[in-house]
Amino acid sequence: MTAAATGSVLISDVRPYGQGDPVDVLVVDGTITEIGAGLTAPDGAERIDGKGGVLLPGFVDLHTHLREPGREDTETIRTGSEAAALGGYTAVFAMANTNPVADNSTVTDNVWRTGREIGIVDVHPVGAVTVGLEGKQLAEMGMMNAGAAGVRMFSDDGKCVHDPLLMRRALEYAKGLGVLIAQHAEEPRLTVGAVANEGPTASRLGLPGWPRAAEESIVIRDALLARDAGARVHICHASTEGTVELLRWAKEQGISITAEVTPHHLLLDDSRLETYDPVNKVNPPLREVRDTQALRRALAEGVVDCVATDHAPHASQEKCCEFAQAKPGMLGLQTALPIVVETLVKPGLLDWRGVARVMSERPAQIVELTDQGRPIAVGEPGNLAVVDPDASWVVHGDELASLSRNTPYEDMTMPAAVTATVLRGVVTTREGQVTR
Ligand SMILES: NC(=O)N[C@@H](CC(=O)O)C(=O)O
Ligand SMILES: [Zn+2]
Repeated sequence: MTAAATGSVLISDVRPYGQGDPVDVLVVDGTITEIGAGLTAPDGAERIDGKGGVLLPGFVDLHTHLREPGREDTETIRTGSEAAALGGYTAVFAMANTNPVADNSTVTDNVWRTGREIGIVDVHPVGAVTVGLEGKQLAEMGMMNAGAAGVRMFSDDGKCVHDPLLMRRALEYAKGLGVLIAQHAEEPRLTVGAVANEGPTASRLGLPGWPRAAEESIVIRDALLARDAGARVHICHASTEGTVELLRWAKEQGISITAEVTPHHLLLDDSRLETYDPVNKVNPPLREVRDTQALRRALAEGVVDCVATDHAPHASQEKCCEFAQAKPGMLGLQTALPIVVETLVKPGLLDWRGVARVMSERPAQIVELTDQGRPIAVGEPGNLAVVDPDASWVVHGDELASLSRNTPYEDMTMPAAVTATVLRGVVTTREGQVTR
């Protein structure tokens, strides 16, 4: 097991959570040791000039696809880590739909070790719930949890755990282990051939529709299964207004259910499909304006807990064919914070404390990480992101760190930029460049 690197850094002229007068924050050997005005850096410490920007806890992404092992032409643990760090992330959860599938501790421990050696973001492998993501037989969750990676989240994401009895068993098993099951909520018998939100846009464009009920029927089923098992369940990429209402109901009942929303489901709607550009194809599909609005409000209220990117790199040849044939998924790590600013901070739905909550604190709590998503305070780990709230920049896929180019935000102007990221006191990015 490689030990996690720590470092020392003086971050000057920053406003924690965007509040109060600018201060300096000193991190020594990975831990915040001082916060105040006019601090001096010890010998050998790195320095970051925050230029009056906002200081936030490093972000935690519960839903990243890194494509290693198996599709290293589209993303590797290294390039995905770089994209994450540039986006302000200090921890990511790498989904299990790799090749081979991360359904055993050999794969999950390898992902974890590789991430650790690269050392610019904590890469936590997500284990598969079922062997080969086939939905037939439970994977060895206990072995993956007991391995070096200490896998704490399990998901067949990309596919739904469809069999209700198997899902029930998975929740019971997970409860015993103290780990989390994250569900890609999609009733597959309702989405055969589906590529776009079922609604007026899909009808007009002649695209087969993906009904809301495909998501919502699994959300309510799994809420009830979690209730009966006394287990926790997490809903991946919530995308509909109805899902929000079901989550609200389930939480009111005291059911241990949490949910994430992606930046693209906060910002984009199915009017983007008019061009038939497959870059806009994603699972679940882009919905309608009423859904984006409901999801924004739900995130602000805490009914939806957190933002997760569902960063899903794909090769250009898999994204340039006909809409129906293209692979679903889009890049997300480097554009997440600006989209949260655009959809929630600018309209006044969230302040910077709220951003820290949905990007860092809640996701860390959901997976019970004790070293991430912590307050910016003396004695806490130095996992931090510095944000220039007034920056504006234009997205160009070929300038992103990802090996793939499938960003739906090409040529879009983004508000706010991550200007530096710090992992345990080690500066991992500054001014848009990876420093390690
Ligand atoms: N979201 C997507 O459209 N695609 C994801 C799988 C997933 O998150 O469901 C992928 O792995 O490409
Ligand atoms: Zn999914």
